[in-house]
Amino acid sequence: MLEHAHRPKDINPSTGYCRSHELNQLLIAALYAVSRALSRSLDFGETLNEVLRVLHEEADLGRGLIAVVDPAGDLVLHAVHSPDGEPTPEIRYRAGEGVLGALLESPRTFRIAQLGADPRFLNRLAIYRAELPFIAVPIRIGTDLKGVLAVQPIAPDDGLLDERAQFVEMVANLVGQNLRLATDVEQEKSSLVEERDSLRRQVRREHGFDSMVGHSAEMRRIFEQARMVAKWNTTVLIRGETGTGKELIANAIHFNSPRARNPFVRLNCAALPENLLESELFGHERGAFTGATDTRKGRFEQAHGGTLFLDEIGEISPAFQAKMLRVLQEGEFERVGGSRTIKVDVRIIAATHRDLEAAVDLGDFREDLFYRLNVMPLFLPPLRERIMDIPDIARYLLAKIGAEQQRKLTLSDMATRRLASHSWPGNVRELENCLERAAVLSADGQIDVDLIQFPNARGGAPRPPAPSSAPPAPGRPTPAAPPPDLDLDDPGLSERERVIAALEQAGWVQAKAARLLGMTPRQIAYRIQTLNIEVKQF
Ligand SMILES: Nc1ncnc2c1ncn2[C@@H]1O[C@H](COP(=O)(O)OP(=O)(O)OP(=O)(O)O)[C@@H](O)[C@H]1O
Repeated sequence: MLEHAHRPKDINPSTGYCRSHELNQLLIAALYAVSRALSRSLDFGETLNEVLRVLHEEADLGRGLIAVVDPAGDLVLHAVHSPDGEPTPEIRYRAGEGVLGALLESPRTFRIAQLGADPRFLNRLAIYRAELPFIAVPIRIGTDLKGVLAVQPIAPDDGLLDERAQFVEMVANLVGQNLRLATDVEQEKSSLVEERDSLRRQVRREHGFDSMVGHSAEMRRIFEQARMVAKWNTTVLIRGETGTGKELIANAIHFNSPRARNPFVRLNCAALPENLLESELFGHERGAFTGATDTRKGRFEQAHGGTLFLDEIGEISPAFQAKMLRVLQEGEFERVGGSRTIKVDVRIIAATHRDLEAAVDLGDFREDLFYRLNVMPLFLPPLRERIMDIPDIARYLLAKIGAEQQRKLTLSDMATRRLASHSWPGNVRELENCLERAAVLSADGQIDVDLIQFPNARGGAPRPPAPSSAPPAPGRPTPAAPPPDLDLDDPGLSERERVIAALEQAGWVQAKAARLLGMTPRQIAYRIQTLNIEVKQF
């Protein structure tokens, strides 16, 4: 950095060394300290203060500031250092205003041998000493001016101002690189925030009330009640036949509640045998049972701060009802195999297609648990009781199916009339399946009455269009044999199809079919009853 012809006065008489060489040694050590300060902290403001402090302690640059160009194009103070340790005042320098304003106007290094003698010196910051030199250098990212680093040496000009200025330029380059990193991180953060917000909006659109169609008085009343209850932590019990939209409304309540940013966790209580249900809900400790190789959080813990949707709550056994009552009352439980009591903050939404009052009368369902759950009941009417909603829901579902198939699907008036005359034992889910089948069978996207079929609910592949086939009598199950090798886990199967397929595979022995489905015999018996399945007798 320094290649000077040494005059006698450049020699330090006490050490015998060249003074610029000595300064150089000092500044290299200072540069090292600055680079360490810059790599230490992630907080940009904190880092800048640290850099100024290091410049004071290691490079004898006792006073200084770092200002950054703001969106308006002014220089705004970000860090100030002086031996008096004053806080950073709120000062901005406009182009042409004082020494810094001059640099903003024409970015270059300023070396001033005596600050007080410079006519541009305004002393607005009131930390500098007029008799000392002053150095101000641009901080750039690429060729763009991003800020200024200005410092004042602690001693009057000793003829080595150029060397010091060169050093300050190096420090400004390092600060510029850090500023670039900090800006990148900020941009990354804000684009992540933007992405998160747009995902939230999408989730609300998909899971909020917008995804539920219905203008009938019954549905309008339900939406109104759901919107009102969404605001509070009140336990909601959603009642209704299978496929009426119980899960959809539970989703909408959660995503319109103050808990929307926290998890929505669902568990179908009928889908698991009791021992699995317990560990699924409450979690388990390592070694709690064979196969429990790790500690696992249950759904209650996963839903902490959010909502737990307990579907088919009417299917749990009396023993399990007692366990459920405790967690609903106290908000606490132990993991399976654990002794530590865990407390959670979870809002409960439960759903059932069962007549729980009758189950309470029969002694199948605990009355105290029923009252715990039934704080805010919502009754979803079956589709056949809100026929006026069918055209709207059908159009909505067709648009959804059309988006998946990437084509426009239309429904003829005759087809709509046929939909309105069906009894829909499987409710909206059945309507959805019916429309999907029709869409698959439609070559040109137009769905006419011949494509609206109600294949017997015994599952199996849809038949090709049969224009002459008359609709079955409303609500009456129609027998037919599904292929015995049907995959019970096939997500395309309706619940009714799945139960029938299992019964078929089990030779219509209900206990066996229940095992295939992971249900209790009691659960499958309820399913057979509520899904209106005609039991084959052999
Ligand atoms: N009002 C509605 N508007 C649009 N789609 C609906 C409506 N109601 C239900 N659906 C759709 O119908 C299907 C079944 O709804 P959902 O799963 O919420 O019913 P469910 O009552 O929870 O059924 P189950 O008791 O069998 O679990 C879903 O695909 C859902 O999106």
